[in-house]
Amino acid sequence: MSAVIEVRHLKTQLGEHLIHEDVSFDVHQGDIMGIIGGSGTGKSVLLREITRLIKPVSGSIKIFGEEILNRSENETAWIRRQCGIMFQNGALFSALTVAENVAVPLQEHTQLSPRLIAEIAAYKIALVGLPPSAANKYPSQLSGGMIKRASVARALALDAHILFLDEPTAGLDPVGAGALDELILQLRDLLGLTVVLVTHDLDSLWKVTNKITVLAEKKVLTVAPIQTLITMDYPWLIEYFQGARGRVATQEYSWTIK
Ligand SMILES: Nc1ncnc2c1ncn2[C@@H]1O[C@H](COP(=O)(O)OP(=O)(O)OP(=O)(O)O)[C@@H](O)[C@H]1O
Repeated sequence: MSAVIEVRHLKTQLGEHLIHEDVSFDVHQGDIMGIIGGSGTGKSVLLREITRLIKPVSGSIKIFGEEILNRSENETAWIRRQCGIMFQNGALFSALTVAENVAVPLQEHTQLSPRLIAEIAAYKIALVGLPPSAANKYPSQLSGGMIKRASVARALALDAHILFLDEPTAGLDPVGAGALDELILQLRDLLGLTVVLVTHDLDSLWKVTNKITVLAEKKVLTVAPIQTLITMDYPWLIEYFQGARGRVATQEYSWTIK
């Protein structure tokens, strides 16, 4: 099966700082792939590279088999429309309502009439489980969980096939975080999405991911399901999964290991 995203030998330097020396991995159709690694290992930077917001020094990133590096904005416009991104903290425009936020990508990238754009925005808002009343609210009037859902609605405004999520459950209480995990699974199944997820949330890693890319020492340490990662003899992984918090999650979910 060909990969939806193929990253090869990515080298990233920002200023003086070498962030990735040689990063390679594949994401396949229907995957929900987690990216984990210590603080500063360049997880968010990696998402921004795949979505063309940051440029690596060298390497290759293919989306649906098409190289996206060293191509013009025009050449890759269709690929960027396939990619919905939810940034850390939602990053909604505070001066716009939820419906207006969701409409922004449609206004920027389509010639649709304002009426149709409003209808699509209302549909996307319903799709992420927000009530219709949320449409006319401003981000400051929403709970943390609603802000996350609104930003997922905006990320999906253009019928993306790949959804990138940067710390989607950060700042949510356990109930809100669990509900967002459910939403990710539902959207994957309903829309046939492929999802790439940067998270520190062990519950999310257990519940939603089918494989995880581990960044360490400026490279990919491994790509494996969580059930494999918890058995690996690598100091950072042992600390991550067998430290106090990791142990609780491992005990809670490891009965699911077949
Ligand atoms: N635009 C930028 N310009 C220069 N340096 C950057 C830029 N963005 C990120 N960095 C640096 O790159 C490194 C990796 O940042 P990144 O946010 O990807 O880390 P992370 O793995 O997501 O960390 P955390 O888990 O703490 O969020 C950090 O040292 C950061 O300061």
